[in-house]
Amino acid sequence: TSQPDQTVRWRESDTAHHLHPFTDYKGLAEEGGSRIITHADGVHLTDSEGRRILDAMAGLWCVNVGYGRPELAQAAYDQMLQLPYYNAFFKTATPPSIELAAKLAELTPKGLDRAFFGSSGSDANDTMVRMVRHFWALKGQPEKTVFLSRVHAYHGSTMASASLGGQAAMHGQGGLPLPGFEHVMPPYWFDYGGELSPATFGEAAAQAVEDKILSIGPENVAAFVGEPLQGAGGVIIPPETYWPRVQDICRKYDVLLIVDEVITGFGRTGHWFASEYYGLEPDLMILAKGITSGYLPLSAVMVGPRVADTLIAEGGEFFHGFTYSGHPVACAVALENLAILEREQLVEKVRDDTGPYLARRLAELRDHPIVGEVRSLGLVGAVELCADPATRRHFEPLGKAGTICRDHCFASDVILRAVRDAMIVSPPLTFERTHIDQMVDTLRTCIDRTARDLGVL
Ligand SMILES: Cc1ncc(COP(=O)(O)O)c(CNc2cccc(C(=O)O)c2)c1O
Repeated sequence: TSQPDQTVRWRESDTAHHLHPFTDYKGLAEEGGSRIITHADGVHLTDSEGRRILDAMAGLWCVNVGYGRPELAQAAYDQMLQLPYYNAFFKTATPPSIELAAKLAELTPKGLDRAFFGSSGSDANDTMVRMVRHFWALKGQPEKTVFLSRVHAYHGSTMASASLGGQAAMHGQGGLPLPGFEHVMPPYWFDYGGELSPATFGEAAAQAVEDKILSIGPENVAAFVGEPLQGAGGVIIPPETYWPRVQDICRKYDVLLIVDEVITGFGRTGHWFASEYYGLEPDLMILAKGITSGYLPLSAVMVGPRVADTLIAEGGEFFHGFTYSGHPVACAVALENLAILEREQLVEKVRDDTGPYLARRLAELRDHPIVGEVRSLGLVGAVELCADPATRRHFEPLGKAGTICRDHCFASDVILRAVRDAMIVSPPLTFERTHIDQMVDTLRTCIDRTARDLGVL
């Protein structure tokens, strides 16, 4: 149902009153304002002009079970009528938060048996920072406060989570990173690997972690924080040699391992959690996005025994938490969301069917004159555009090709993401092979158009 007049009114009001996240406000106004998304169903969005768009990004990497799930709306409605809100401060609790904490303990890798709830991945990472520093102080090592993470990492937009992140553009605004947050080379072979094989580069990237710990001083390093694969950094999938070495290095220097599974959690990679695939045994795990498929804001910090037992036995009161920690409606929706993932065996579908199919379809793009590399794991993937695949030389300025290609895709009713010149896909886990075909075929056509726009073809 096209609403052209309403669209104009919404656009004017949006420009006048709404400060968007991660947006160049003048640029958006000059481009005529926002596209108004009004409806969604399954794997498709509908905008206020009636255009139907294939959502190859699952919103922001989060709508794992797809849109239009009445059972999630029903779970929210029922809980709202029964108990719309209460908190877990002052010795109270609500059934949905208790049941979700137990369910997450069951689903996450062994040992991660206790959940601290928040509303976003950012606040979950802030919770983790305070909990970890409190832990080391309790262990009599208060100087062990520094966090080590990677360049190109994305861990959120609060002061601490943006400091954990390795995004230079973010650090340029607001005096970031805060002291106590250090960064190391990412396991990003395409840009950092040079002449090394991926396997050899993975070892070098892990060695960079050890070198950084030694230069900071192991007695000062509280934790190493990483996404199993770096999502918003460009779907940087590490060589297989990387994580086993990093995990050993953390153990060697008694540095806690924190795995941020905000994107990779809840089936995205064909495993419930990517930690299973990479053989990681984190001390804490960060969860958000797919926990509710984005239907309501919710995050969780899963805490393993080393930190939990000390926090409980010796910590006294932990002076941290949020009004909405354990929000009963968000937790009720999360419980039903997890039930859908299990009932429809969506994780197995990604592992055994659509994940391998996506990898096969993306591999066909490898021979394109401006494709330097394709990467994927489960239903998250990247196609690196570059001027010379043989040398991996980028187009100038970096990011222009990605923006051109993303705009071509959008004009062809497929919404995906460009990070620098990598074309990113992260669709709902309900994506069928026909949707993968439409997504990859459209991407190939748009890469052709991009090559022509850049004078290559
Ligand atoms: C690994 C990771 N950790 C933490 C966060 C922060 O979560 P919140 O946004 O809920 O505070 C994220 C979020 N990732 C994220 C958020 C917004 C946009 C994009 C993008 O790729 O355009 C990615 C993330 O990807």
